[in-house]
Amino acid sequence: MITLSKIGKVFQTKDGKVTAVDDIDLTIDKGEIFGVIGYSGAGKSTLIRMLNMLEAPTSGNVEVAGKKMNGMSSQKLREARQEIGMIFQHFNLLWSRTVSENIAFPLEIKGVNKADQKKRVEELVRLVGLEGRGGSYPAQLSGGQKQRVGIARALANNPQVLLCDEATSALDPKTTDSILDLLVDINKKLGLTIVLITHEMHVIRKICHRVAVMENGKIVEQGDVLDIFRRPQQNMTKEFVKQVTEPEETEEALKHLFDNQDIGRVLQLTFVGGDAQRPLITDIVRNFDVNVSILQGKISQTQHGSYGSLFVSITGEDTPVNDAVSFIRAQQVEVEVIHGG
Ligand SMILES: Nc1ncnc2c1ncn2[C@@H]1O[C@H](COP(=O)(O)OP(=O)(O)OP(=O)(O)O)[C@@H](O)[C@H]1O
Repeated sequence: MITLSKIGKVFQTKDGKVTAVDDIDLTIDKGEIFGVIGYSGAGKSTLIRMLNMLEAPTSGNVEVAGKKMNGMSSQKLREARQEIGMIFQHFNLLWSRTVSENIAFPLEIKGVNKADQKKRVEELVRLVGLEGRGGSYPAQLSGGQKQRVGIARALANNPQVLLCDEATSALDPKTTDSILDLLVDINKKLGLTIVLITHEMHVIRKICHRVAVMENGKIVEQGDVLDIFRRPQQNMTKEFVKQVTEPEETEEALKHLFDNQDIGRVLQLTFVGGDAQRPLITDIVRNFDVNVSILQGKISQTQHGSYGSLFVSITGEDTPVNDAVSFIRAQQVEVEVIHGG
């Protein structure tokens, strides 16, 4: 659905050249929810804005829904953009227009007649869960409701692709989740391809099928979300994974425990999918002469199954402890010895 080939963007500034996006190749499939994560300045906004030519690339090609986007005439670009909706962190609504009038805006531009506009707006209001609010003005809505208007407006012309530029970054956690649920719902109902950029791994975990990690204008790692959680390769990716699997308190709490001489060996076990339901700890205690204490554990859901992280301490004689660790490794569970190894 989307192919980026050797795409690059260099900005000329008073202080010299800034390479925001550096020679990126990327393919995004039809119907998938693809996330790009990175810290501020990594080049995410520039990358996503090149998908609909809000930002023109300085090198490479962008193809969306079978059309080469760069080098198009402005007339052709206007048509091609009908296939690509976009939502923004600060919603970008027209404040003097009602909810319905905001949603109708792209239909007016396309020249859709009033009766069809009204029908389509009603459908969209229902789709995004804003029944009864069509006559309200943006200032009368909560942040989550404003983003729902943004989504409805972006979908007005039935696009094939929805671009989300930090769409939940201005929202509280509960509202973020309700907007993310809506995006999954739309993806499933309409088969829409969704590309989002974010600095929050929670967003990636909750709704994305695949993810790319960006640093200094480059994609440093990409893959299925569950695989990335299970085996992050780059340090940057590990940091992002930790955002959801290891709250800061865990690190603090574990550090305190390490001061205790009897803590034994502390392991972080990572389970994926069906593994998360297996009675691994029971098996260890039954088969080896060791004691196991569970220090902390968490199971999270991704679009492709569950993902769990468990911190345990194992105490006992060296040999049975070593055997127990080898046993865990043989069960396809990722094991990291974080203390006492
Ligand atoms: N219009 C511009 N002119 C000059 N430099 C720019 C411009 N837009 C972005 N940059 C630079 O390009 C780099 C990437 O910026 P970009 O906004 O794409 O990153 P980002 O990952 O989206 O970060 P943020 O979330 O903070 O926006 C930064 O160094 C930024 O300063």
